[in-house]
Amino acid sequence: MAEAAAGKLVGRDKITDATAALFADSVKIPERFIRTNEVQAAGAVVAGEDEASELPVVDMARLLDPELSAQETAKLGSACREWGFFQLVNHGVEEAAMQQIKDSVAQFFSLPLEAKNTVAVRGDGFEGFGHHFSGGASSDKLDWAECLLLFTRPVQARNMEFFWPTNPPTFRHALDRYSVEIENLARRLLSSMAADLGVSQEALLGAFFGAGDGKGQSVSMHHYPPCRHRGTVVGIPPHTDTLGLTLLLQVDDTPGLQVKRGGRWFPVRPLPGALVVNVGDILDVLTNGAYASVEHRVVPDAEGRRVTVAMFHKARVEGRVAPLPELLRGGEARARYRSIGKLEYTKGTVEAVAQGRRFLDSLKM
Ligand SMILES: O=C(O)CCC(=O)C(=O)O
Ligand SMILES: [Fe+2]
Repeated sequence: MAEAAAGKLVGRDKITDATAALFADSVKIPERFIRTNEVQAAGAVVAGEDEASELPVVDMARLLDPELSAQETAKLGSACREWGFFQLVNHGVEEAAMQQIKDSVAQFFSLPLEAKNTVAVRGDGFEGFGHHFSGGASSDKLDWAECLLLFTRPVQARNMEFFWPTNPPTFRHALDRYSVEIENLARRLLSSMAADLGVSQEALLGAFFGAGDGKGQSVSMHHYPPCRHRGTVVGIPPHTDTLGLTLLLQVDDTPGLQVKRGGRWFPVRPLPGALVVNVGDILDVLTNGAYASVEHRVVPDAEGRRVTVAMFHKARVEGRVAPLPELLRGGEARARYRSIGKLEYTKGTVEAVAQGRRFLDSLKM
């Protein structure tokens, strides 16, 4: 879900003992978690094994190889245009950094509730351990998940005092290291995206990482416990990511993520060692609609827990959410989204999430 700042409109309560007990033993599901209609009404799940139903796979090593780069860049571009999602292999993230974040996050979620609640959400705040954002006024339902949300970059945005766990002891170091690795990988990917889009690297990378306020990286760590009544609960409801670029690490091989395409849900089969990358709303706007920010959801597994680490990157064009000027060629090309100030964007997004709307739709021209 990502964006949102503190806001009364959007629920994000502390996890209680009752919820924790329920997650540990899902024999009888209370009404607040039962969402069978939602799961079914949202569209059919594609069950086929054929290749056409698979998310595209992009190979970072090929993107960086001068001989293979052009072909792989085209593949990357088509994945971003048609699916808004792909699995990234040979991404070059240091193996040890990857293992350490996986272990640390898995250990955090295995702690007793009391320990996890030492970094619980506070008041109407955005960061910390707790439930997902729920649909505020429009729904009192809860997701079958627990989540730890933190700001990771810039480093000054980190709230070590209240929200960065010290248990397990490896956690802080692991997240710091992983956040650098992922930012570097995001830079490499965005360079290839710039080549595909025909814009300068300075323009696209500048929007994400150039000097200026309002940019940065945040992380949502999710734990979806198994639920033996699969199909009656929702791990995370259908949504698009409201920031720019998301890189998702699946700590275990448990499936659950589904991506919407042509009105149907395509389950993502985790490839060993791969990261899942997706286009968020801001990248959709930056590219003037060329890249698609696509709906996805998580349906918990009947047997295995699913733990994930989603890292989000914000982007701005001179403090605004707007199509890249290079793509509009000085007004020659039609803008498909109106430009909006960053604060207005954040506020609009929070309100829309609370009302179960998609803010991006209101920016379309
Ligand atoms: O946990 C997952 O597989 C997906 C998480 C997600 O969509 C999000 O954090 O926005
Ligand atoms: Fe998401």
